[in-house]
Amino acid sequence: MSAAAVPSPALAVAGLVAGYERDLPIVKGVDLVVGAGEFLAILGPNGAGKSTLAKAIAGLVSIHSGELALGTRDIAGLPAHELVRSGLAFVPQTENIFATLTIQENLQLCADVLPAARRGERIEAAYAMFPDLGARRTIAAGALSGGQRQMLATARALLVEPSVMILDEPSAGLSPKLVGEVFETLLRINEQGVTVILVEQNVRAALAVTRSALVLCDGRVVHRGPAAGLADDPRLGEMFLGRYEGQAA
Ligand SMILES: Nc1ncnc2c1ncn2[C@@H]1O[C@H](COP(=O)(O)OP(=O)(O)OP(=O)(O)O)[C@@H](O)[C@H]1O
Repeated sequence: MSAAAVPSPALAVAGLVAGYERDLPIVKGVDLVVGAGEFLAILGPNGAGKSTLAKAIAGLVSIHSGELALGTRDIAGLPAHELVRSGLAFVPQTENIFATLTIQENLQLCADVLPAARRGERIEAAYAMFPDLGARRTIAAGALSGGQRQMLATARALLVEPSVMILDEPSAGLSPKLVGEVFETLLRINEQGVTVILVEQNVRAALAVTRSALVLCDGRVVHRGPAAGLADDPRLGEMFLGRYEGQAA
């Protein structure tokens, strides 16, 4: 990717080894530079370690070794809540909203990390971006459809005005129409200047909106390049099978 398209790194990962048990790394030495304003898809077969990589960056999985920087700040080892304050938002695949609380309460809980004077303004900004949520702010989040829940989870993450937003399979369980709506929303968020990293199983839909892609296989980066053309690239199948011997960054 050209320097013009990626002006400065929003996130830099070097030699990242991470996993749930010290002797069993799942992420096995990942190097990754994500430019400010980039919209990156992280793809790969089941069990490749995509979610684990995302969670390790977000401070939710132990880092065994390696370096992590958000902008110019070293973030390796920082707890997840501190990362949120630093501008890194993570939307998990599941349990990303409180079903028994109202939409408004879900947003208020996230807004608590902001200075009191800014909370109301940020919540109204979220409703402006997601009018369906604004119209239903007093209903329990558990009554929302799958797509609306994903929108609420996304709105919650946006409250802190992150520089980098990582989403773990936001399309899971959604109909193709809703997947399109969720991805279009992510595109809008990206166009507003947020660096978006999308972990996805839904390869074609993800590559239709993202600008760049990374393929992970067995905890290692096997491909990094533009999203355009990758969905129809015959080498993609080989990458998913771990048989691709081409460039690895
Ligand atoms: N909480 C956990 N504790 C222990 N091992 C885990 C945990 N979560 C995932 N793993 C293991 O880590 C490996 C990678 O899983 P991960 O969910 O990161 O892959 P993935 O590429 O996101 O897969 P998928 O697309 O199926 O979600 C798998 O072998 C999985 O069993």
